[in-house]
Parts: sequence; structure tokens; C-alpha cells
Amino acid sequence: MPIPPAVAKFADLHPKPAHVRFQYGTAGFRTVASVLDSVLFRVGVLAALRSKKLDGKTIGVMVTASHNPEQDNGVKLVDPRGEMLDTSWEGHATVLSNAQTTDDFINELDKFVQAAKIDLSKPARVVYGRDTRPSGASLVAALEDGFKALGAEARDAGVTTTPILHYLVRAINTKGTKDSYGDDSEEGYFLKLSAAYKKLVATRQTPSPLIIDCANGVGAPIAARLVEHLGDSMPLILENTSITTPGALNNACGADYVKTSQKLPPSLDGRLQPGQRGCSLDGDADRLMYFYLDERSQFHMLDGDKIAALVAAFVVELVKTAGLQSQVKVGVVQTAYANGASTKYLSERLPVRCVPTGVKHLHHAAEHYNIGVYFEANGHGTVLFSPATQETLRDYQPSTPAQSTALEHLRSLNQLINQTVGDALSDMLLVEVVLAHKAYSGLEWDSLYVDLPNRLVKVVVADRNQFKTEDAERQLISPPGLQQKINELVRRYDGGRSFVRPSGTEDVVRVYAEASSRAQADELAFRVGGLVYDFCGGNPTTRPKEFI
Ligand SMILES: CC(=O)N[C@H]1[C@@H](OP(=O)(O)O)O[C@H](CO)[C@@H](O)[C@@H]1O
Ligand SMILES: [Mg+2]
Repeated sequence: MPIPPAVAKFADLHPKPAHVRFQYGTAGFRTVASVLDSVLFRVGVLAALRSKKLDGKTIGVMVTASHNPEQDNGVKLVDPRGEMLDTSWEGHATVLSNAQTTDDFINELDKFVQAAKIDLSKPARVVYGRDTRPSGASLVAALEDGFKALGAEARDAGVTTTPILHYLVRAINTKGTKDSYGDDSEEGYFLKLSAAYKKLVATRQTPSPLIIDCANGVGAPIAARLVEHLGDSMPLILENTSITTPGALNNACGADYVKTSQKLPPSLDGRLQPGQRGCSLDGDADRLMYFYLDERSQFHMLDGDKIAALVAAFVVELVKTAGLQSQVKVGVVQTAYANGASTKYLSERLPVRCVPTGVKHLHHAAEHYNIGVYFEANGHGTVLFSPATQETLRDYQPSTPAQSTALEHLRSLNQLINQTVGDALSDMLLVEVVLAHKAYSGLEWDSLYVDLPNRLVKVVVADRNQFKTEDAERQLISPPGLQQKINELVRRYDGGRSFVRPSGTEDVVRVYAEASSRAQADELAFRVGGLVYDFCGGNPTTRPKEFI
């Protein structure tokens, strides 16, 4: 079947800007919003094709640039089980987005449809949402033209969070089956989470109020609705909720600000009291960072690694108490950015795997455990219960009241946790459940282990693509000879660790370093940064001053 003429007609309305090259990367397409119109249209077409290829299963499309500045935007596709787009299609997305003229685009499309054996007569179904960015509405209009061009049945989920969009995709595709993921509506999502949360804390004291920094993004209206559903069971105070103030999104607030600057958002100064818990969401509410001030008002961050440690230990304990330890093996997945102290803490208790950066790698590795806990240090993560484990939890006959209670808790956790993708609000409730059960304050949680001081540095190089890594990105194999020099530097530092990899989302190379003291971690990072810069022939006049 030839490409319907409507595709070319609509494509003419969305010309590709000259001299821009797009790439479907770790987080889909992401760049300044002003150049994205053609990309959105073409992604609309691609989503419809993906649905046709999968017999009309619903595909999700999320328009967001997450923690990036407000003027950026982006788009990513969600596969039928609520997971990220299959990697084998990422390259096709890139090729289609870069076809210059309408004719080029139709040619590429035709080639792709033939090669992938897509039956264009099949139905196509999509569901799409966007964050609060001002550029969202017009980009969604371009996306909708892509759907129309192929006659896809399209459902608008409106302004919503990335994890809700993932939830909806899974809920729509499992509707009416024995694997039903929940009602396929935002309301269904809130009911599922709040009911599970209330069950889990039913016998616990109401916690002290938690402050949520909503990053002035879509997390604000969504958290406000969660508040209504939680009622008295969880006192939440929402901050940074100005979604219509120009420039406010992610500006000096949000999970990425907290992680990279290791500081309290200035807007929370005087609001967060010593001893009180606070947390930050990012711009699309799929990342979560916790923090608290000690009695001297010193800021302490509880990042994705701390969340993983807290949650994994709790799940292991429940599995044991339920008497399921021989059938249900719990494991953790991290990346090289995980703090060495967290890896040590976790490895002493359960299996830990290290995989390359990017949620899809963590997610897939976590699927290999019966219960897989994965978190990136930046606060993106979730817990996956394998299908077999869900059956075990359903059928298991406990033999004591203690076993029965632990089993009920595991069943509720399986409901509480958004298993399609990291979800800041679901993860926040999960953390609150564990804190309530352990009667931990932020301080006690923080004391599970002490973070090794660490430093992340960006290095601008002529061509980051010459950087190739192995061993889950912990070793460089190219440029040749550089890894040896890094090793020589690292050896000089007590508890030193450092690795270098090309970023998948920015045109930079990242250097990570940790050591037993702050000064040493900084020094090691700046030495490795300088080494990388010079090794790549960086211009001495623009060499960053802090590099040693
Ligand atoms: C050090 C770091 O935080 N890297 C981030 C960042 O990837 P880079 O490939 O390092 O640019 O963005 C990714 C997508 O959001 C996220 O998965 C990852 O953790
Ligand atoms: Mg995000």
C-alpha cells in the first residue's frame, strides 16, 4: 500500500528547518522548542506507524523537555506496556526527522514502511500528553497533524505528567484483561495510588507535613489532585506551583537543580524547617529528590541512591517476613554515577548490577530480578515486580499473621508503585510508606550510609563521539591511552574513583569523581577534567580556570 497522499499534504505544512540535525536520544528528541515543529509532525506519523505495526495497540506520545529550561521542548514515544520506545526504532525516528524536503520525507517513509513490513491498512491508536511549557500547545497541534495524516484514532490526555502518560498507555492496552493496570484515566491513577498508600499506612501515625517543590511545572496541578485523594492520610505542602509565570519552570528549583547544585532551592529558604522533610520533582514529575535541614540548618540531600537503599532494604525485609525469600529474589540496578557508598551498602545486602546511563538500560536489567529496584542517582527510578512474582503474591498462602501482613504490604506496594517508568509522586508515596513503617526521620534515613564526596564536571571537546566506553561506561576504550592516564591520577587519591563518558543529552563529555574528602573529590574531578581537555587538543586560552 502506498503512503496516503494526505501525508505529503500535511508534511508541507511542517517544513524541516535547514541546517538543524535532530537525534532521537536517551530522552527522545529534545532541543529549543522553536525548531521542533517538523519533528512533532513526523513523530505523530511515526507513532501511528508503530501502532499499525503492533496491530493497533495504543502508543503514547509525551511532549516535554523535563528538567531542561522552559524554552526547550521535546517528544518521546511510549510503547504499549508503558515502556520507552523499543531502541530499534530510535534510529528510524532520527532518519525520518532529518529528511529535508517533503519528497525526502515521503521517500524515507516509504522505505521504512517496506523494510519494517508495516501494513498501512491496520488501525492506529495513540494517546498523547504534554507538560506546562508555553510551546506545548502549538507543538501538539503539529503532532495531531501527524496523527490525522495517517488517520490514527487519537486521545488527548492534556497537560499531564510523563508517568501518568505511561500509566495511561499501559492501562488502555490492558483494559478488560486479567492484567488490567487500572482504570485508563487520571482519576484511575489517583485512586490506585491513594488506595494502596492508605492501606500501607493504615496502622501508622499520620506523618509530619512534607514540603513538595513542584519545580513550577506540571507536578503542581497533579500533586494538588493527589492531595485531594490522600485527604488526611498525608499532609502535603505544595511549593513552586507557578505554572503560568514566564521563565519560572525549573528555574532555581526542581529535582535537577537540587541534585546538581546540592542546595536547597532558594524559594524554600525559611519555609523548610530544621528536621522537616522536603522533596523536589522535576519539570515532568518523573524524578524525585528528598532533602532536610539538620538542627544547624545544614542542607542534606537524599538522592536516588538513598531512595534505592531505603526501598530495597524494606522490600527485602517484607519478602523475608512473608516467608517468600526462597521464591522471590530482590536485586538492585544502578549506574556508574551511583555513589560508591550506596553500592557498598547495597552489595552487602543483595545483588547489585551496574548498567550504562539511561532509564531504558536500568529498566531492562531490573526486569531480570523477581523484584528489581532501580534508581539513577538523579532520582529517576522505580521497582518492578516480575509477572511470575505478581502471581506468587496473588496465590501464596501465608501461615502466620506476620506473614499475612507482610504479604498484604507487598501486594499493596505492587499497586502503589508505577512500574511503567520512574514516577516522582508514586516514589514519594513509597518513600513515605517506608519512613512511616521504620519510624525514620530524614536524619535516620540519611544515616543508612554516608555519601562519599563527589563532583560532576562537564568538558567541552571538539568531538564527543570519539569517546567510547565499556564495562557499563566505567572504562574508556577510546581515545586510546586516556583511560591509563585517568587510572594513574585516581591511584593517588584515597578512596578515589573517576570515570569519563560522552553525554547522551548534551554536547559535552562528563567527568565523575569521588574521593574520601570533598577537597580531594573536587581536585580529582578538576584534574581529570583538565586531562581530558588537553588530551583532546582543547584551546589553552579557553581552558576552564578550575581545571588543574
Ligand atoms: C549524569 C546524569 O545525570 N545523566 C543524565 C542525563 O544523561 P547524559 O547522557 O549524562 O546526558 O540525562 C539522562 C536523561 O534524562 C539521564 O538518564 C541521565 O542520568
Ligand atoms: Mg523528567
